[in-house]
Amino acid sequence: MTLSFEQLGLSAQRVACLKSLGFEAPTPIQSQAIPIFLEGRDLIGQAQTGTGKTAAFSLPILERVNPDLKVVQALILTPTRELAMQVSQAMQSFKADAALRVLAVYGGQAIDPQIAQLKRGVHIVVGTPGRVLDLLERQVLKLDHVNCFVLDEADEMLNMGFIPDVTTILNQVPETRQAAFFSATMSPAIFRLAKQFLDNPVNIKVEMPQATPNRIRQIGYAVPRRWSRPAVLQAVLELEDPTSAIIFVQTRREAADLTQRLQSAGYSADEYHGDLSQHQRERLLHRFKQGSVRWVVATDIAARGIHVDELSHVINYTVPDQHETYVHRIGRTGRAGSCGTAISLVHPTERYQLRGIGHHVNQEIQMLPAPTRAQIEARRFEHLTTQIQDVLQGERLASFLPLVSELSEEYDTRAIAAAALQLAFDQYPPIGNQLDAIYQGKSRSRATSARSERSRKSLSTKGV
Ligand SMILES: Nc1ncnc2c1ncn2[C@@H]1O[C@H](COP(=O)(O)OP(=O)(O)OP(=O)(O)O)[C@@H](O)[C@H]1O
Ligand SMILES: [Mg+2]
Repeated sequence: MTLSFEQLGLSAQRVACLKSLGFEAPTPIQSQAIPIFLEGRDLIGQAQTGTGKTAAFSLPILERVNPDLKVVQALILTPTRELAMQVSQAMQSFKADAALRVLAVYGGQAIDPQIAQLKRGVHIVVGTPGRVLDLLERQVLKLDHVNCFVLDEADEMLNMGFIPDVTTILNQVPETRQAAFFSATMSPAIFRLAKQFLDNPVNIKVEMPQATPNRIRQIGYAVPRRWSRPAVLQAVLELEDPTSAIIFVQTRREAADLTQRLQSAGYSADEYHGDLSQHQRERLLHRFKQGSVRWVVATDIAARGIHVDELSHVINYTVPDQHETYVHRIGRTGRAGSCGTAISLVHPTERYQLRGIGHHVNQEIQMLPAPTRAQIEARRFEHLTTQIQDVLQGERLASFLPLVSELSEEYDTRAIAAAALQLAFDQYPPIGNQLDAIYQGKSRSRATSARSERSRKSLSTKGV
């Protein structure tokens, strides 16, 4: 039997607030972590992507904070700015008390307003380590009343080299604090770190956390030797026709180049990576969430924690080197009980790596051949047929009937309809060029192809 939010020890006010957000019952990580957190114990919380870890730590923190004390009582650290923002927004939505102040602090944004807010009194701070340290050095952020501390995406904090910063920050938090680590993936190094930072933690692990949710359909499309990867991507996008997608690439440069290519082919796509200003990043994320941009080409700064409602597809432009990266990237889809598709483009040299990932996530990743021209054409015809059916139901159709009558004096009506369809069909991005690019790629020499594959690999060591 699953317990209700009330039974987990949350206040009636909070439960009502959760109901209004559509949270009827706790997810497994919430059922297990909330009571332990409320007891004041340290914990390590591990559960699959998109299963509600944010609320698992946010709800008990909100219960434990005293709004009458105008001091920072809880600190949550996240590896990226957007995640700090998202976690603080989630907390705002759960807080059910206007007097309670939650503040997100992160770089790339003016520090003065953050300082002003801290001076006015904040109860909970969510931030990235860099900005938190900066505010500590300026002595505007004080942590001597913090009794709850959370590292979200704890393993990524370690991967990104944030641990010295985290140590410095924790040295300013009272020893008696409660602390917790959360992530879908945990490395052995994290458990070593837990020994240093956590006091006899309860280890909560639900639903095979390393595995990927089985609501995600996972497939690979072959990129044949000497074929051009961008052209195969375009063909896959045509065939799959994702309503919304994040296309993960290795470098900022790759993100910019690919975006340009997709935009010039007429697709609704934009880039998202660390070279953009914070304002640009936030604006794009907003447009993407609104649905005014369909596809985002991103580096791994978008791989962790970021939640976009109903994201239909995640695409790995190349197979990621780390299993964890794969798990977090594809976990941007199939969240909160919904379904999704994860696609990887797989060059023969990456087959082995993908098999290893399949083994790790305990799911077979079905391999499909690169889409053919015939498949893409068939898809377009299908698309066109649906559009025609919609138009046939509409009102505007009548205004074109006189034109049909006029033309039918000279031509057969079926021929007129076919001509109109041809015109509509030609509005699609040029399929010929796309596939020609693939076949051109095919005729390139083996040496050129090997060289470009190598230069791609060497690029992959650069920043995101
Ligand atoms: N009990 C619940 N009922 C309904 N929806 C929920 C519940 N808990 C969380 N959600 C929703 O599920 C979505 C995913 O939650 P969240 O971002 O916390 O996942 P996560 O486990 O932190 O994933 P990741 O590992 O990617 O960070 C959010 O939109 C959140 O609002
Ligand atoms: Mg999360």
